[in-house]
Amino acid sequence: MTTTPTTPDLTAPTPSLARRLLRDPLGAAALGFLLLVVLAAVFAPLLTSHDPNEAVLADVLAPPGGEHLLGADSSGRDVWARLLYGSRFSLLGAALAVAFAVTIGAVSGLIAGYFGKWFDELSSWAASILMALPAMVVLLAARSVVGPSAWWAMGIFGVLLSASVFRLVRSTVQSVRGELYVDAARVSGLSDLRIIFRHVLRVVRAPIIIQVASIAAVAIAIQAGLEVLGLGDRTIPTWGDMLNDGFQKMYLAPILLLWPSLMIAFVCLALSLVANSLRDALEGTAGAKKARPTRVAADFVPVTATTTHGAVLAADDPSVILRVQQLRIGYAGGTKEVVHGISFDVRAGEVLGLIGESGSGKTQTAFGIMRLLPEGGAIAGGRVLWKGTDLAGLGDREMTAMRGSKIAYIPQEPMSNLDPTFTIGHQLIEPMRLHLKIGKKEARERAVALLRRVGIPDPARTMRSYPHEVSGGMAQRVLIAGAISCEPDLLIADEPTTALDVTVQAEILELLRSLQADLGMGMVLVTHNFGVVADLCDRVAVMQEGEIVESGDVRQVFRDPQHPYTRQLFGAILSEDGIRPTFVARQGVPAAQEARR
Ligand SMILES: Nc1ncnc2c1ncn2[C@@H]1O[C@H](COP(=O)(O)OP(=O)(O)OP(=O)(O)O)[C@@H](O)[C@H]1O
Repeated sequence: MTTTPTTPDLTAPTPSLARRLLRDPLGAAALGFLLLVVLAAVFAPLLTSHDPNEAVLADVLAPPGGEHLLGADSSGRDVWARLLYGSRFSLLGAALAVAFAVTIGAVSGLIAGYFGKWFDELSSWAASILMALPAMVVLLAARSVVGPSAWWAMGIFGVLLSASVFRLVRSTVQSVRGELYVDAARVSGLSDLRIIFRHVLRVVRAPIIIQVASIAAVAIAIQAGLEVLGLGDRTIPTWGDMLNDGFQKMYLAPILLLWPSLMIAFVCLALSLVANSLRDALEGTAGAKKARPTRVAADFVPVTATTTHGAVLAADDPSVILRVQQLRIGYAGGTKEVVHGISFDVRAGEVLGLIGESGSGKTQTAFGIMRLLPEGGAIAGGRVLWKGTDLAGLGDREMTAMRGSKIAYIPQEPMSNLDPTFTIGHQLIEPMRLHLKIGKKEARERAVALLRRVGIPDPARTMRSYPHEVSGGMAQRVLIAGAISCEPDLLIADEPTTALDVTVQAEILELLRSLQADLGMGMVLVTHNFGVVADLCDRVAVMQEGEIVESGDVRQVFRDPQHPYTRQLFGAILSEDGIRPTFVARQGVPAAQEARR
């Protein structure tokens, strides 16, 4: 099965966030209304000449019209003035509750979701307690301690609501933390802080926006509820206090209930509508449609070879850049071992093929080298030496700097390893600026040149594209460009063609081969296809069930495979119809390797 590359029209410019927001008529109307309310609150003194607290006995319960636009309340205070000044407190009170809830909830949720461990347990426990507390009872208890201060009430309410923000953010971050593009960002050497700000925050912002709107609406309602119960601060005009007055004079002047009720209802509704359309507008940026290539079996791809053939390494060879010694990788506290003491070397400019069937431990080995094992995984024994330095001895910061700049990685699935919320240009530029300490302009020029080098026909356009706007083959080219962007000494390519269709596989392998030859990088090529090993590799290590069962010079292993499993892998290629006639004809010597000699 093959994948049809998608070629959407990229010429149409992406509209700005404000434009997308205004495209939704309901959202635009709601935003306009909220802006009017805010402006009315700010410019209240210009919109009325009445003091909202001035009581005029002669005007008690005066009907709308005349001197009082909306009438006067039971104390003879101007309703229009109280409505205007009341919006100040209602909005500021809601903002205070939102600020507390979001600051505490989002920050702790981010840390707990991303880093987990003891902080996650502690904060989840605290959030459960906060959620179990009845908000109204807590507010009443707080009032008896701090008095009828509405500001205190809103602050405390914000703290109580922070638990729901915490839970939302924590679960969203946990789900995005496992995404391949977050792993890819880690592999490219970005620090956790940068990943959180650049990749994770963009995903959690939409749910946070919706949550902010509902917190603000609930805060306005709770605040009004406290005032209606007569538990608020009577010295400041509020919509709740107006409601309280309205309830008391419900039979004499029911219209007094109307104005604050309408304001509360419309503001809450507008908040929700604006949040919805803002969320939709932001999601639009993310490019919701992700075109994933179909996963197909890797196949033999005949390409012409140019790499020089490597010899078997001596134990103290100074040209060795990576030495893996007796590496063991385990899960579940070491009870499940998936790599059982493997050893191999990679020399500068050499291509090592790591071959084996699915589940033999190839990817775990690659992750172990980069110290990026999934949660629960750990190096249970052995050493990974980089130019003589044990990588286990490096601090997190040094290891982060190492990834991307010295050791780069190309993943199996290109689409999942690109962040759908950023343009391709952005994702290429960022690691270069970080590792090469160059300016944006220079990084952009380098990125365009790199895209051209990896065979992208219109680099400028691709720079502006989002991942869903390019085909699987192009996405893999982009990742290759990113991997070589900081001129690494070693490139680990983990089945880089598995997710691509056969014709694209050939092009990508050809590209990798020519890049490796041009840049003189060492390369570990993870594959389950001996044809690929024959075409690209100088040496090969055959993995079975977490062990290397045979390794050596590719020609030697092809001519005279020693282990039954290696012969079995050969058998798998040779039995494939129409594949590799030249390979068969030369008594098991790969055609490409022959061509090199
Ligand atoms: N997160 C994990 N927890 C526990 N075991 C795991 C985990 N990830 C992988 N493994 C186990 O490690 C072993 C090796 O997996 P690995 O992904 O390295 O295989 P592979 O040779 O790369 O296969 P493939 O070609 O399918 O990617 C498998 O048995 C797998 O079940």
